[in-house]
Amino acid sequence: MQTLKVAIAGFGGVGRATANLLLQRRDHYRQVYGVDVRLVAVCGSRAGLVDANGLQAKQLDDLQPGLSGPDFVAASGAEVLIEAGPSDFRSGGPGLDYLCAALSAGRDCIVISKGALVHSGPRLRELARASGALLKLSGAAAAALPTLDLLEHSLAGCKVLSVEGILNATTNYLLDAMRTQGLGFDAALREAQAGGFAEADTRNDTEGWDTACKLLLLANFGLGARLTMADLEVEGIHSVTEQRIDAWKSQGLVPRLVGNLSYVDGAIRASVGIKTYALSDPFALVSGKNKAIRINSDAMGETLAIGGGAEPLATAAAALKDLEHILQARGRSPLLY
Ligand SMILES: NC(=O)c1ccc[n+]([C@@H]2O[C@H](COP(=O)([O-])OP(=O)(O)OC[C@H]3O[C@@H](n4cnc5c(N)ncnc54)[C@H](O)[C@@H]3O)[C@@H](O)[C@H]2O)c1
Ligand SMILES: N[C@@H](CCO)C(=O)O
Repeated sequence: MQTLKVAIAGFGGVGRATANLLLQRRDHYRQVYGVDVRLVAVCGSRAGLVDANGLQAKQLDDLQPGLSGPDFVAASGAEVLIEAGPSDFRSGGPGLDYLCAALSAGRDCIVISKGALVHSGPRLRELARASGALLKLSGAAAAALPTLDLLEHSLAGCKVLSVEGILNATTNYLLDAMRTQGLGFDAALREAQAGGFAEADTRNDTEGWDTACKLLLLANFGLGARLTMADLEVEGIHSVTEQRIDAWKSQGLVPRLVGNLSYVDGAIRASVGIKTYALSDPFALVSGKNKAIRINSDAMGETLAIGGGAEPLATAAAALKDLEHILQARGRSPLLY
């Protein structure tokens, strides 16, 4: 049976969930694709594990010091890298070095962190094009909510006219908890942290940066734009007080933090800000940590998706959806269907 060797760099909540889900799905990959998918390496910032025959779940709690970094991944022989380190869009984060090394060497990459993609997207795309590697980023582009898949596959051939998205679980959770449970901002934020979906630096959520990063990825990777973060107008949710929530409630309005893409004179404009919706609007129904996207296109009209799942499993599943798309793009058609 053909083998496919996978490495995971970044071994926090999402990296571990992805490793465990991949190991649970090994029989599925064998039966559906006829491929023995092996997890051959994992690493955090200073420690890791490697085994060319495939790591087992019980080994994953015992990382060994020193086994980390892009060279470690290369030495493991992995053909696919899953990158799940911290997101830092200002510097590209540690993911940038891992991705540059892997893509230059022709390794297919599944990216879950947003930093490197936002900071150096065109460079990473060029490295992938030059080496023939595939670059997939569902986990970075709102994860359990399908976004790029809709643009790339479901709406292929249509001209997208606008995109509107609730793309950040944490801010949606906060606004919803403040409105429906009367919870204070800080208490709701603590719940989002406990749920494992808030960023390590929660200002990236509450100031709108995480929404902005995802919006930029949709524009650049889904619609062929070349935006940088400086092109986006970004507003967070710190200005939302109990009084504003009450005023909106009395008017039958529901606040959401929303990213918007539209075309002005043929150029894409992107912004992030608070919008209010009438109770009858589907965006008003996107509760808790759920997310949503509404795409308006010339030929298919309005397309709407709403979703989310328990984290970090849902993000792990989005990354492994990319893995199946890589298997298919590499000629492994599903055997069962
Ligand atoms: N948690 C979610 O719901 C969610 C959803 C979608 C995307 N993401 C993204 O996934 C990524 C991981 O999220 P998380 O919740 O697991 O965060 P986390 O902080 O738990 O994990 C990040 C891990 O990366 C490791 N790391 C730091 N520097 C490294 C280096 N140089 N080499 C290898 N590893 C390094 C850290 O030690 C840490 O264990 C983030 O970029 C986040 O934005 C998270
Ligand atoms: N912190 C993000 C998860 C990572 O994208 C969110 O709340 O949606």
